[in-house]
Amino acid sequence: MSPTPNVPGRVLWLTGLSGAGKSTLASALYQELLAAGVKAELLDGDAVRENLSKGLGFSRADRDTNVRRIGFVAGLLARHGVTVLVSAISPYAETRREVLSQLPGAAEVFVDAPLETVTERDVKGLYLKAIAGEIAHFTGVSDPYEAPTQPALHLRTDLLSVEECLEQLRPLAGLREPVPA
Ligand SMILES: Nc1ncnc2c1ncn2[C@@H]1O[C@H](COP(=O)(O)OS(=O)(=O)O)[C@@H](OP(=O)(O)O)[C@H]1O
Ligand SMILES: Nc1ncnc2c1ncn2[C@@H]1O[C@H](COP(=O)(O)OP(=O)(O)O)[C@@H](O)[C@H]1O
Repeated sequence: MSPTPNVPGRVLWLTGLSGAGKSTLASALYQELLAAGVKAELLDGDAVRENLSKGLGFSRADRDTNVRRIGFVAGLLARHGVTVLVSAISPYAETRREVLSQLPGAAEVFVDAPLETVTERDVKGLYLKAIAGEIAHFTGVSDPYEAPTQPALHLRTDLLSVEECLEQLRPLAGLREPVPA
């Protein structure tokens, strides 16, 4: 059995509204980490909800359960030296604080774009439906999003390009420069 490495992996926890850019940035960074030969994993909200959190809804209790599950898995991976990228709305400040406090050295990244921007992007067509009242408890429209007050990184994705955001994310993930995929 191989021993647990002394150095735990980094955890970057990307939080923000749907459509803010969490998945875009996390998956680009993930590809760079893999190309650089870094052991990395991506825990993306959508994929987690299809598997680990299948059946959970969007009540506060279910979102908190989802976020705690992601935190638990992130902790297991990080303990074994894996760099973990989390991409989940994770809307409640207190729950993020609780989960991140159990992940040594985890960095909270606020992926931020105003509601007008994410509504315009409407990547999945969900804002239109939420505004029309067809989806209840939709974050930012009919459900709360509690923005981080002291994130390790605050990225305004309506003002910065994907590459500009990646420039700021790389050092947090332990990368010094862009890595061609
Ligand atoms: N009611 C409601 N509110 C917010 N989001 C909704 C909702 N219903 C479905 N979706 C879709 O689910 C994705 C969010 O899942 P998460 O696991 O990241 O959410 S949470 O952290 O548990 O709050 C989110 O994905 P992203 O767009 O990638 O953020 C949405 O596509
Ligand atoms: N600086 C940026 N960072 C991330 N995404 C951006 C940025 N600028 C524009 N976008 C676009 O915004 C959308 C974000 O969608 P997505 O990554 O699925 O958001 P989320 O995972 O937060 O729901 C994508 O279409 C992406 O191309």
